[in-house]
Amino acid sequence: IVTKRLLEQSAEAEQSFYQMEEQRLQAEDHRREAEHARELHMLQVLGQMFSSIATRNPVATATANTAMPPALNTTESTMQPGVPMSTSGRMRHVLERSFSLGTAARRGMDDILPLVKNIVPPLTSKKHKGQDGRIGIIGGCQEYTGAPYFAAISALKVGADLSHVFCTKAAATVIKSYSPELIVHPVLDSPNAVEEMEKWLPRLHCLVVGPGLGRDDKLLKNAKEVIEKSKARDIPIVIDADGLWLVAQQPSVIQGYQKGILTPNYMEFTRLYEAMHHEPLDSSDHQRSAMELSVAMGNLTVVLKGEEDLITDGNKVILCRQEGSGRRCGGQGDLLSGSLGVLAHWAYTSSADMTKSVNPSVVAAFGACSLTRQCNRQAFHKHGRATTTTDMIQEISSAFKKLFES
Ligand SMILES: NC(=O)C1=CN([C@@H]2O[C@H](COP(=O)(O)OP(=O)(O)OC[C@H]3O[C@@H](n4cnc5c(N)ncnc54)[C@H](O)[C@@H]3O)[C@@H](O)[C@H]2O)[C@@H](O)CC1
Ligand SMILES: Nc1ncnc2c1ncn2[C@@H]1O[C@H](COP(=O)(O)OP(=O)(O)OP(=O)(O)O)[C@@H](O)[C@H]1O
Repeated sequence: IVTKRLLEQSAEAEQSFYQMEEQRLQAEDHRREAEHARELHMLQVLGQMFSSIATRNPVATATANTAMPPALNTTESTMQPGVPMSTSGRMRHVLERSFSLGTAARRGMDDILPLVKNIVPPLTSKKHKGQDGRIGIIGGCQEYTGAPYFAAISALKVGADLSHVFCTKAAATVIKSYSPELIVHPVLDSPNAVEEMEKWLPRLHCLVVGPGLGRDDKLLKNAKEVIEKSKARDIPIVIDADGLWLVAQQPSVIQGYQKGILTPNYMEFTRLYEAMHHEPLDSSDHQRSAMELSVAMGNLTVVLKGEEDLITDGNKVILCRQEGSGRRCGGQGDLLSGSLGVLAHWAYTSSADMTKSVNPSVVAAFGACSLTRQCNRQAFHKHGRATTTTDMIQEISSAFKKLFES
């Protein structure tokens, strides 16, 4: 009886710890939003000062116009979420982003990139560990230990404060040995896996499901249940790799969840499309197919990776054509999904002013695609054909600065 009472007391103490922790996190989020708003105000004041100086100087005016982009066209579709449709007869918005060094690059600065810059949180001495993001990766099994590592370390290097990996017991020691910076939980195949993972959810800002998850039914079932619990907490959920295999089998796991982001490569996309539409994919029009998939999934954001990355929430399509290289090695998609986890958290905790009311998932996805491709480009410049994902991860710092902090 004494042991039982002790156990009950410890469960109550744990419960109240999580409640307090959650309240504290919410307060932090509010503080950060207010900080962002103050910064925006200062920037606006500076902008006004700059343009009043510029009006008196025509040369400066021209510069100011290229530096201060016009608002994006965010025309909304009249389609209802969750209703499959044909895109014919519907106005499609295609915003193109080109980073080649010609005049097109300047034009590209007018669209999503400034919004990505806006969501990057300032580094100040007022913050404590955890405020810039605690990201959870669900994946890592006997066969695949690299993928969850790549995703988790990328999240840290992009700027998350803490990166957790929830993997199988066999994968855990291996992943820990790659990096002391990751927090690794060997729980994904444990008998009480869902409870083990659920207790961490109040501390996580975003979940990335799939890198190195494998296709074992038990692991997929556990991942599915954690996705359900995370939806109830309203956190962004990025689904990649084998997580997309799960979605193709059971779309309802994420269908209609507005903070869900799918990041398929072409094969994964084909599987998802055919599962949703019960007909072969028409490979002649990727933009249309991606929009159709997004709408069928309830206007989730879909990132179709390839020669150009295609990002859509079913309302419009944005292309990321950041120059990469011809080198394709395993793990590049994991860099993307880990980075996207952090950026999605930042985008969803930024005010609507910061994202100019553009879908935060789309802003985050554009940031992650641009960053991955820029890392690929820089790594290829140094290592050529020998470029690996590890080389790309080493470029995250300078690629991030170049794209989002200059
Ligand atoms: N080091 C690691 O641990 C790595 C593990 N990975 C994991 O491996 C698991 C399986 O991932 P896969 O990507 O192999 O998935 P699949 O087993 O579905 O294989 C997809 C296949 O499609 C091919 N493909 C990709 N893009 C294509 C295109 N545009 N046209 C034609 N074929 C195309 C690929 O070569 C691959 O053979 C996932 O859990 C993933 O996370 C990968 O992330 C790679 C790195
Ligand atoms: N042909 C291409 N040209 C330039 N960049 C590309 C090309 N194909 C893919 N990429 C870029 O590589 C990154 C990863 O895409 P990829 O298709 O390799 O994902 P993946 O197959 O899911 O990766 P992983 O090996 O991690 O599972 C994306 O940022 C994408 O933009």
